Amino acid sequence: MKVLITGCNGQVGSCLTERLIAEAEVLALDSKRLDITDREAVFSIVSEFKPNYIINAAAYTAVDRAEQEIELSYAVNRNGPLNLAQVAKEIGAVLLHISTDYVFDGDGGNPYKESDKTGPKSVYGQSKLAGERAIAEACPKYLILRTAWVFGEHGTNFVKTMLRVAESRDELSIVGDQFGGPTYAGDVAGALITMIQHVEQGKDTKWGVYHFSGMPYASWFGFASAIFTAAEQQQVLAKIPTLSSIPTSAYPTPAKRPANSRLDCFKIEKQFGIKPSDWLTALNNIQAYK
Ligand SMILES: NC(=O)C1=CN([C@@H]2O[C@H](COP(=O)(O)OP(=O)(O)OC[C@H]3O[C@@H](n4cnc5c(N)ncnc54)[C@H](OP(=O)(O)O)[C@@H]3O)[C@@H](O)[C@H]2O)C=CC1
Ligand SMILES: Cc1cn([C@H]2C[C@H](O)[C@@H](COP(=O)(O)OP(=O)(O)O[C@H]3O[C@@H](C)C(=O)[C@@H](O)[C@H]3O)O2)c(=O)[nH]c1=O
Repeated sequence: MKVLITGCNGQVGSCLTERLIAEAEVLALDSKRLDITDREAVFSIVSEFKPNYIINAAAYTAVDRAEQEIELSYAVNRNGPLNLAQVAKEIGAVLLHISTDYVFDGDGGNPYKESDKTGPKSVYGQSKLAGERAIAEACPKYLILRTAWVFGEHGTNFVKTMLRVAESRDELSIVGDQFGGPTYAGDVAGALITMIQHVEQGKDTKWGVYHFSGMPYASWFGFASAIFTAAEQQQVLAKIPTLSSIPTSAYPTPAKRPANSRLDCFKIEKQFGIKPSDWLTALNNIQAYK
């Protein structure tokens, strides 16, 4: 089995590469070795390696900066996936792609199902949705994993930000009215690998979009509280800051974020037996995210 991974130095890309190397012939490419917006390079490298699976872990993920860098955001999050989808179709490969909870407006009261109406409020979310649509139109064999609030050992994320700012601040104000499912990057990699194994074993696979995130749901304030509880128990910080829960209106940001980011993860469990990410357990090793 041959697997090509793009964006191999990102949070998810790093975990994927570490885990897949033991069980497949892996070509893991960072942005320097393969810029997914470069159509010619994509076709040349992919056609030469001829993977059975392409996993696109590359993306433009700077949510606030995307409001300014609209063109770049669409180039990476729509045109890049389109290139990969077209080459996947040409060589008969399966394309696995990662998308986001930010494709929803977050105004609904329930966890979002795959069939629910999208309505991204940010350029990042809009460009990711455009990427999903480009894939669905261009490639018959695709699996899109929508996930949320990812944290892990590699790259930048909310856990690392909290641990960093705690070193210089005694008090932190954290938004308490946006809710989602924090998700461990290693579990996102695990979910994608389980999906590949399912296809590899010849089991019936319904191509399309799947939701995968962590349980229990939390607000960013709740997530931060859990991070500092873990940090205190594991003695990784010299001092623990005092936290206060604030409304979104008290923390203005360039990009609008959904108030309800909760993903309903029933479909992926039913089809692939994949259970939600146990993010609280992943915080048991909080030193790893410093
Ligand atoms: N982080 C999160 O909370 C969430 C992420 N997701 C999605 O999960 C996926 C993985 O996210 P995550 O691992 O956190 O992202 P990261 O930002 O950690 O990693 C993304 C990687 O993509 C690379 N990249 C950027 N532009 C290009 C390009 N043009 N060609 C090739 N590679 C490029 C980056 O490389 P370089 O640094 O060299 O630019 C980086 O290594 C993305 O699709 C993201 O949208 C979904 C929900 C939540
Ligand atoms: C640092 C900080 C953030 N916040 C708020 C701002 C925001 O509403 C929320 C999270 O902020 P961040 O900018 O860290 O996270 P953000 O970049 O919005 O994270 C998103 O990234 C993309 C890639 C995704 O796909 C999403 O699923 C999601 O994980 O926390 C505070 O309230 N206080 C703080 O001190």
